[in-house]
Amino acid sequence: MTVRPIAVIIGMMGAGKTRVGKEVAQLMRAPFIDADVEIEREVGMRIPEYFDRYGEPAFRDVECDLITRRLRDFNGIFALGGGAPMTAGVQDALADYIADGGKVVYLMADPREAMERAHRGGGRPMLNGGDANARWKSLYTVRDPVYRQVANVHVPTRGQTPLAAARRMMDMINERTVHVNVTNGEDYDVRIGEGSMTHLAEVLGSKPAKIALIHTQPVQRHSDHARAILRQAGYQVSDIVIPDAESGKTIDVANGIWQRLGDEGFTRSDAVVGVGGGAATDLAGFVAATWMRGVRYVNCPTSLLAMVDASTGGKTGINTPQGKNLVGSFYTPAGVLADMKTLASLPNDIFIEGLGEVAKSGFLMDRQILTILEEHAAQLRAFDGASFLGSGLEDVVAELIERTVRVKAYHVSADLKEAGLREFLNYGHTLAHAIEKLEHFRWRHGNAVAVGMVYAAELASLLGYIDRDLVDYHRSLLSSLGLPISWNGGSFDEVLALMHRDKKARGNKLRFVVIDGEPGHMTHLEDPPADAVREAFDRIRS
Ligand SMILES: NC(=O)c1ccc[n+]([C@@H]2O[C@H](COP(=O)([O-])OP(=O)(O)OC[C@H]3O[C@@H](n4cnc5c(N)ncnc54)[C@H](O)[C@@H]3O)[C@@H](O)[C@H]2O)c1
Ligand SMILES: Nc1ncnc2c1ncn2[C@@H]1O[C@H](COP(=O)(O)OP(=O)(O)O)[C@@H](O)[C@H]1O
Ligand SMILES: O=C(O)C1=C[C@@H](OP(=O)(O)O)[C@@H](O)[C@H](O)C1
Repeated sequence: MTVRPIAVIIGMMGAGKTRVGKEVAQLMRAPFIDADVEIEREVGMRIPEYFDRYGEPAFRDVECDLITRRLRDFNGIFALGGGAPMTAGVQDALADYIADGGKVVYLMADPREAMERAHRGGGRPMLNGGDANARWKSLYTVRDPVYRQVANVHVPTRGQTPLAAARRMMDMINERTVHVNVTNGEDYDVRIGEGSMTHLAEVLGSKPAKIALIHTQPVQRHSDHARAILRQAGYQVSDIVIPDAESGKTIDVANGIWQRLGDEGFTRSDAVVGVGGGAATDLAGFVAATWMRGVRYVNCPTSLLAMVDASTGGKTGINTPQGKNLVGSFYTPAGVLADMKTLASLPNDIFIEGLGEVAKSGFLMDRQILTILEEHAAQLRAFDGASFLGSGLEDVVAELIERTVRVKAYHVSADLKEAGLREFLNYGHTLAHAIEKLEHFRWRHGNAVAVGMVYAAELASLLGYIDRDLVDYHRSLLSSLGLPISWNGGSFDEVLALMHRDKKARGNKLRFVVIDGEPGHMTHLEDPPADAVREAFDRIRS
């Protein structure tokens, strides 16, 4: 079995590859090796002596051979010498490592800081001869672009202590990324981890001068962090607070923002950043989709449901008096930054409703999600933001988020505008939307979806698609997570009328998404018998 390093560190002399690398290794309880030290051990002499005896080309061959071997037999933190990534063979080996899921970290030290440090301890033949700083700078000019190209993780360390830089690097090493393909559009990444919000400038790029930062009051601490990151990167930030939750998804709110963007001279090269739950990211996406017929936007979801569902897939929209999400646009973001630190302030009930969409994705496609939910149900149900970060639950939740986003990414990449496959993401939603409407949106979306999934399972069972055990499993799993599995509001006639207005309905025929046999095998159920539709409804009443 091939062993792979946790991470490989590259960067200029004095960047801190060895010092910070050892700190990261300690934080992650992993071994650390330095390529230069390994080479000296193998060749039996100091590197400057090897340079003098055999020259740089011979050294680079030895270096490439060792690095290639260590990339396949070492499982810790691996720091390379500054010149290593300039060798084609090393570049190929690192590309292969990245393709295998590896993290090549470019430690981006401030040149002034790195130069000062590079002179400590000597032993750097590449700095010999003449003005060492001038030499360093000339190497930096050539190497920086190559480092940026070779690395898939960039960690700026200006002004940071070794420990602070190490903590930042560890967050970036642990970060999870889901790539979303967009047919006829710009692909984007969903970044999931502590501190993911720091990718804002990297995702937005240098074109925008102005950023409309749209957020709600309950996430002020997180939007403050986003604003600081944006301003530090040099953007002009317009801070736009919108009403919380569903009351922010209205045409009046959008109109107020359009007026402000006009007054402040936002052009087509400027951008929008949405910070908050799904309602906020829906509204922010709608504003981005409509301002000048479309400007770039980045979602920074702060609720579990927004992280796993609402922020990805390009459905933007607002509510109208006639119903929810009836006005909007399919308009994909430039990126999604799901910063786990924001979950520290998420209320327990809002976390639990997000589990409804997580469980849905397990039934839809990824049965490992169901297994993880089962194994950690009690911990998940007892979620407490105040003690979440750094707890054992954090890795469990990160895994669930990544897996759920992958399920969504699979469907939206194949069918962005919901012509067919993407409808499977609507499992449990036909009844859920009726419940939300009849409850005047007092019921949380994820909770309604949980009841909706039990209903869909009962309907599938009545028509022979699944057995009773699976229906019972829906109830046991969802209730173990603290999700509702029954609903007593509204009448069947009211519900039936609303289900006929669901967007999946065609003409006067109801359409549902149901499991066909086992979880992971979904099918459309067209125009089911009226008695089954009614009986299934009676079965979700308590
Ligand atoms: N576009 C899509 O594909 C899609 C998919 C699913 C849901 N949605 C939409 O998303 C919305 C539901 O999203 P939601 O469940 O996040 O609801 P929400 O946006 O209403 O947020 C729920 C509550 O939690 C608060 N909150 C969010 N993050 C917080 C944090 N980190 N700390 C403290 N408070 C926080 C919010 O301020 C709000 O009060 C609905 O409008 C739904 O239509 C959209
Ligand atoms: N973030 C930092 N803050 C302060 N000193 C640092 C930092 N990173 C590295 N150093 C110090 O700078 C010198 C060079 O660091 P080192 O890790 O050897 O650089 P590299 O391996 O990238 O050439 C060492 O003395 C190290 O202790
Ligand atoms: O991205 C999508 O297709 C989804 C959009 C939402 O449903 P609606 O479009 O019915 O609001 C969401 O609740 C569902 O989980 C998946």
